[in-house]
Amino acid sequence: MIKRAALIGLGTMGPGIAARLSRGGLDVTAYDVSQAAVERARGMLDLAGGVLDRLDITSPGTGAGTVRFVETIAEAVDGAELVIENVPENIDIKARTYRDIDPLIGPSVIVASDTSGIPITKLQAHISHPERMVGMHWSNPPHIIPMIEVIGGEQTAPETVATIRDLIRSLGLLPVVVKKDVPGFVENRVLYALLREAVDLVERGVIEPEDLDTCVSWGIGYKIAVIGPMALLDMAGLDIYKSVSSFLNADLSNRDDVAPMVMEKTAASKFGIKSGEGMFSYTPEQAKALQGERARKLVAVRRILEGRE
Ligand SMILES: NC(=O)C1=CN([C@@H]2O[C@H](COP(=O)(O)OP(=O)(O)OC[C@H]3O[C@@H](n4cnc5c(N)ncnc54)[C@H](O)[C@@H]3O)[C@@H](O)[C@H]2O)C=CC1
Ligand SMILES: Cc1ncc(C(=O)O)c(C(=O)O)c1O
Repeated sequence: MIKRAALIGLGTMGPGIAARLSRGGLDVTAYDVSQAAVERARGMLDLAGGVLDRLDITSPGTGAGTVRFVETIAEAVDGAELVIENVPENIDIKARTYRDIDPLIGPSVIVASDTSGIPITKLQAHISHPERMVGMHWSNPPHIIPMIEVIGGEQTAPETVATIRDLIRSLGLLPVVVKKDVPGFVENRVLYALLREAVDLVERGVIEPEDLDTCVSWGIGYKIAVIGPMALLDMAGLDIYKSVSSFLNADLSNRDDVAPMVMEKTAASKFGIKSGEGMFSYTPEQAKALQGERARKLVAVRRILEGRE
């Protein structure tokens, strides 16, 4: 079983993944090109550790793992059996990172990408042992959400997929193996279908953003956490789904570009919480409070869904 992992990229996702892997007993080295990202990641590790305590996630009998911040990519991958790439969702940046790692690792080291949806087949063109490359798609916040997609590309060896699936299981998490390397895999294909329609409804003035969130969180999200979409079809009745989808599907958004509202906001650097404004506005104090409140609620819901209270 894998005991030493390297995390490359410590932005939104990296620190939570490092915290979860080390709590699972792995020794982790963590590297980012940005010193500011490293400093932020150090702080996030403590916060994530507190959340893992509240989830009662304890280290296995083999003892707690460690997170060691290092200054070069060579130090990060030295001795690692698994390298997890968490750099921005840009194929050129990812390809450059693989080219940097490639001469530093042996042929048995697994290189996993946390890409949100770039096909693994495209990424593995940039590495000399493509059979050891795999998609390992965590969901944000990664120390709290227990499901991780595992995706093999055209050249990924079945044993590589099995090793990552087994690692995820051994950490007490939920691996979902995606059988075809389609863009966005499964989680983001479903999420982005929902987000496209949600943005379209707000943009067309059908509903206010706050009301859209109330509708989706309480009308759909709460229910779907307990009853997945396939089970929901059976609960509603396939006859109902057939009738509604026969007129509704043709009316749903099918835009294949990015919605103007999102283009305008990103052009004005309105990225959301990280910049203080996006769909809503946030002061730094509100952003911090929201992060804590959301973690508390996600922990409480997860404990109930796992039958622990
Ligand atoms: N943000 C999200 O909700 C999720 C993101 N992902 C995916 O995870 C990956 C990372 O996403 P985020 O953490 O959101 O990105 P981010 O932009 O917050 O962080 C990326 C980090 O990579 C660093 N970086 C850039 N080039 C580097 C290099 N050559 N070596 C080392 N570090 C480097 C940057 O300094 C930055 O700190 C992306 O592929 C993204 O699509 C996956 C699941 C959820
Ligand atoms: C908007 C958005 N995009 C991508 C992802 C991802 O899983 O890659 C997420 C997420 O919640 O994890 C997301 O919210």
